[in-house]
Amino acid sequence: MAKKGARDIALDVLNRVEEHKSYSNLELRNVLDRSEISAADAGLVTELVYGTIQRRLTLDFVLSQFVGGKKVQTWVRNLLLLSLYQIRFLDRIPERAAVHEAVEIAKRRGHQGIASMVNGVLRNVLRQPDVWERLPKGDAAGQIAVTHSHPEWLVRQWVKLYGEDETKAICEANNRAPHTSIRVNPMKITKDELVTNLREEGIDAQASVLSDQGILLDGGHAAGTRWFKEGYYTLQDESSMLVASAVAPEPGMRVLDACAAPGGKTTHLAEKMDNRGAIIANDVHPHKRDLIVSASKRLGISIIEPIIGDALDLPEKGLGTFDRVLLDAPCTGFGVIRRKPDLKWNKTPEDVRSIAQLQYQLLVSLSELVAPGGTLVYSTCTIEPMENQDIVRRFVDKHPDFVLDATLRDDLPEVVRDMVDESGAYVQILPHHFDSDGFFIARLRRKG
Ligand SMILES: C[S@@+](CC[C@H](N)C(=O)[O-])C[C@H]1O[C@@H](n2cnc3c(N)ncnc32)[C@H](O)[C@@H]1O
Repeated sequence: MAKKGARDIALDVLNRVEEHKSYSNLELRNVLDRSEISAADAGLVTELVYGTIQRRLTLDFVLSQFVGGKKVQTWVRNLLLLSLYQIRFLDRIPERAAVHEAVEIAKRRGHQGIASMVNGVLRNVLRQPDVWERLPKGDAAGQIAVTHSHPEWLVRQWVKLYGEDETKAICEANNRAPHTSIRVNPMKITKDELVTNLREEGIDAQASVLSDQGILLDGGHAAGTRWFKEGYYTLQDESSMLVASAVAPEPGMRVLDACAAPGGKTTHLAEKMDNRGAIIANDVHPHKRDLIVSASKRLGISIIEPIIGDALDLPEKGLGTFDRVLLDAPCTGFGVIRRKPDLKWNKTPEDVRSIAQLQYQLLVSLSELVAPGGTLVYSTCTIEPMENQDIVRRFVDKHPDFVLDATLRDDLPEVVRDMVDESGAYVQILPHHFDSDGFFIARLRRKG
């Protein structure tokens, strides 16, 4: 049998995601591991799968104008969406090539009748380029949802919270490819030295404005360099680097990172502590422990002790109290949609409510472990107030021994300070602010 091409493989992945209701990154990994394709083709498969999922609502809206109410088999529909994605969003693929490939796949997987239908629909779309500018009937929220391909319930919620313009900006940022950013390990090298070294190897590297340890890379396989392997840096989003700045640990302190895996922030805390003191890194999933261990080893960190457990039960484990407690909570992840486009389609309003309950319970439990005068940092990679500001306000209202720490501002970089709310204690970064992940960070202090 002839080897499958990139579009065929991408179609397999899209079909499996739909049939198994699974995540595309897992299906992609499964399929790519088993196929013998070049790195360039693997890149194209990934782009086709993520792109088609990312733009699904826009593509569906256009397709519906050509197939109307006709019943179309799942694989044929996915083939049409995949081809429309190439026609509209991939400049480097000629439109004729996208149509030709789709027709060949339809012949191989189905029969001549399906191939003719696919050919007819795609050629009709090509004849009417204005179809991409058409808007659905209805209000602005419904139109933003279709134009920028986000679920309508989410867009409605954002329009209420952030207004139409900001919602559009959020959706546009979610549809842009993320930068690659890395965090220098100051225990091994300075940021300037690392930038110079990377440039000498032909990798374009620029200092981040969001973090004093952050560097933005353009191109290059960041996890493949010898600098990475030897522990000179960690791959991490720039917004996520702000969390360790908010925790502001000092060498010699006792720190608890309650939801720590894979250890991106734990290792950052250890670097800030110059590998002096003690960090307990807890996570509920045993299989993730190794990720923390191997990251620590690679970076030359020895003060992290990984433990496994439900963070809700940590107060009963006799761990004592901590100068700093970080709850980087499980969340809906709506700040990282550009990295995980499936998220926006899979999560429901009910998910937001139930995760918010867990987040509040986690915060209450962990607060018991904060030493008098110590700080408790709560962070998420979502932009839902129900998971963010509401949790923190409710907690402070019911726990008079904790106050919002108005000095958070001072520990954040200049460019973020104006974005801290009037209490001075929390900040919501939206994805379009810096083209980085959407993050929420709050700092609370236990009265001394
Ligand atoms: C946002 S991720 C943490 C990312 C991590 N802090 C980092 O920077 O690499 C949330 C983590 O919480 C863990 N988790 C979820 N529920 C938990 C619970 N009840 N107790 C402890 N960990 C939990 C998940 O396994 C996941 O690794």
